[in-house]
Amino acid sequence: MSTSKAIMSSLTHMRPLTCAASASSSYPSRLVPYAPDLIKWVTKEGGFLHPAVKIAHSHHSNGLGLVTNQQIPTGTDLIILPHHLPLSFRSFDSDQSQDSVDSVLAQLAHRIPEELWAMKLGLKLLQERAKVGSFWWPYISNLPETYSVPIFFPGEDIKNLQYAPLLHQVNKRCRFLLDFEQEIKRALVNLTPDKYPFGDQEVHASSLGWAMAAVSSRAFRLYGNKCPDGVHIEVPMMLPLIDMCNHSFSPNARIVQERDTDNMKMQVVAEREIKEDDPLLLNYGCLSNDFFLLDYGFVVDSNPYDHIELKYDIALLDAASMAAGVSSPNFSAPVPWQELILSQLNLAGEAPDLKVTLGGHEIVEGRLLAALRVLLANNMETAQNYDLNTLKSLSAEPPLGVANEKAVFRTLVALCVIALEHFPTKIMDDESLLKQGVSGSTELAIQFRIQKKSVIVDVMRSLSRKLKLLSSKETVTDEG
Ligand SMILES: C[S@@+](CC[C@H](N)C(=O)[O-])C[C@H]1O[C@@H](n2cnc3c(N)ncnc32)[C@H](O)[C@@H]1O
Repeated sequence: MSTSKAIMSSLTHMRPLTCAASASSSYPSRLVPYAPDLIKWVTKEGGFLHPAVKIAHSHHSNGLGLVTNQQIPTGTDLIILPHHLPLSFRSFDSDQSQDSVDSVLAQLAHRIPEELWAMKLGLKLLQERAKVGSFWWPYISNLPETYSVPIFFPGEDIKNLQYAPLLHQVNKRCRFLLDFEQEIKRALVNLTPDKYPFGDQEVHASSLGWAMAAVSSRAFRLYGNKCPDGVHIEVPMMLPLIDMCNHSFSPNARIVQERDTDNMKMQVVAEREIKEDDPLLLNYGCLSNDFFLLDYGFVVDSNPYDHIELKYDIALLDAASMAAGVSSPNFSAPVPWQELILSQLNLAGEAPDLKVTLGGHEIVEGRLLAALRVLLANNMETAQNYDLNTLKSLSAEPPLGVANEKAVFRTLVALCVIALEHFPTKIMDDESLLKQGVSGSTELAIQFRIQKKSVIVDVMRSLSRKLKLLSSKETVTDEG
């Protein structure tokens, strides 16, 4: 059984930390039907929501969002949260926690790798979810019951992603959740009930996955209270109501933190004028689609920060240069001065980093560009006279001459063709599958791979334009 299948089956088999959930009409798929009124709770606790802003179904996402029913000027306060409303893991971060239940959670949290930080806060969320009379219940009960992140995809849809680096991450997370379930069981087996951190409930990979997804898709990394040395450390926090804002790369609102007091409050202010019926949108970060899908369960079309990952691999470069008709490069046998530059680029040597990227703002990762320029150069003098930054920059004039630059771009275009051919389907096939109608997870997987292929197509277009420009420059020079 695949790891994701195991999580799915334990999800359908048993939802120990769930109140039997069925969708209410106004808050579909939230943790409980007819959950307490979130806005009333926040305002009762001393928070503020601009009177024109309401929670509503969002056209931006499948779920809910915040929408204003009147025009709001730039700089207006939209939401204010007093310091005690955010849910964070701060109290367990130090080993000084006196409470034995908290110290059990802190010990469990220490076993979570840093990159899965969402699971740490997830433990606290699960604890509060299981606690009868939790202060945060009005917030937690309004959280979505399910998440569209790929750890919950059926195995077939994980394969449907067609992109090895993401498959690797999803499998890693699934494996972690299954292992962590066992680790928690072992850690709790000899505890007396009063020390058990999740009430009388068992924790399974599915509930751990729910908590990790709830946190990764809703928490913001913000400054925590001041440490004794006066420095604020970054702390992931769940911000009730603020986390109802959906994402945009051109947001109309932003989070502001009052940093200089101990009772720090969180605020959302209008970044620009917001029109009637507009959703309130925050920027979740300049992330690739890998992170949007893994952490938030959605994919951004034409995401300017998306890229594809390739391995810097001699055989691949040989195949690309051959396909491009670029003659006799030194890929497999770089001469010493080329080897030296490759080591400086950390593409050769003792512990090289062979992951390189195409797409995003750089178009071609500087290290790959510099390596190709150097490996395709036949003039050691010129190549050695340039600093690494110039060799890595696509905006610079061709540092090693027009002929070298054209050979580099042709090789890169061929590399893109090879990368595209690695996908089992073409964009056209994917689009017609989407038109036929597929399940939600299949749709997300297909959207994701369409975007990855589009990144490659965009890189090819951009390099082809540059090639044309170089050829026209060459003609002008020849004629001159
Ligand atoms: C912080 S919550 C925002 C509130 C959420 N829509 C809800 O119903 O509770 C983040 C989640 O909203 C959805 N979301 C936010 N921005 C989105 C966007 N631009 N496109 C699609 N889904 C989005 C995703 O499901 C994401 O995991």
